[in-house]
Amino acid sequence: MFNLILFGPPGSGKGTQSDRLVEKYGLVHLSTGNLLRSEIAEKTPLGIEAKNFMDKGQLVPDEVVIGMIDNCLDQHKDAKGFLFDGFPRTANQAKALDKLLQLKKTAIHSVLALDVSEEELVKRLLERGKTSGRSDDTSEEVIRKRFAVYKEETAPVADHYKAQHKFKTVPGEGSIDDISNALSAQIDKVLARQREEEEALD
Ligand SMILES: Nc1ncnc2c1ncn2[C@@H]1O[C@H](COP(=O)(O)OP(=O)(O)O)[C@@H](O)[C@H]1O
Ligand SMILES: [Mg+2]
Repeated sequence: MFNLILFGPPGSGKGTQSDRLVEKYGLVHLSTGNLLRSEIAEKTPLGIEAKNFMDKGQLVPDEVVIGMIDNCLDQHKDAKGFLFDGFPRTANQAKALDKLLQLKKTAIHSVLALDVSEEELVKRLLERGKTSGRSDDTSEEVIRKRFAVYKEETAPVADHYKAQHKFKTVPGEGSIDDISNALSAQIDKVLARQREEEEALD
């Protein structure tokens, strides 16, 4: 199995790059943002609760997103691997994910972080807000709030994986192709190491 976290602030290109990487590596794309937005669109009880947080730029409570991830892992028992996009967003979620994966006899193999300046992020999000229909992308105030939450609650997730020597930063500005290539190069390295380790066990 190969489990990857694509990490980075709102607007850093996680969704854009995930679409390419899941295709190339045959991974299941697990985007908590997309899952929550479809719950909201279907007006489920979970969606109605989540919307209150998301519209204000706040995080949805840990237990809600962890429950969603647990369900998804169960629904894809024979997956080659998962690409986590927008999750984990708190250190608590990172610990919960480690436990869930451990129960399934697997782990996170790589965390790749997209590095983009805040100026560029705001520009991209306001641009995305024109067409995405995402209520959290249209107000600069809500966007700033999301950055504050990112720095406060999500940035510590990086330390969690740095301590496990799984964390790598990749430049997130420039052409989408160049960024995909940089991400793929990192993934290929980790996969090659994984293969070597497996061969050593044979
Ligand atoms: N390399 C890039 N250069 C310019 N714009 C980009 C790039 N990657 C993504 N975008 C745009 O930035 C916005 C945010 O990208 P997205 O993939 O939705 O980010 P995230 O999922 O991290 O919030 C989108 O409108 C997307 O089209
Ligand atoms: Mg996204």
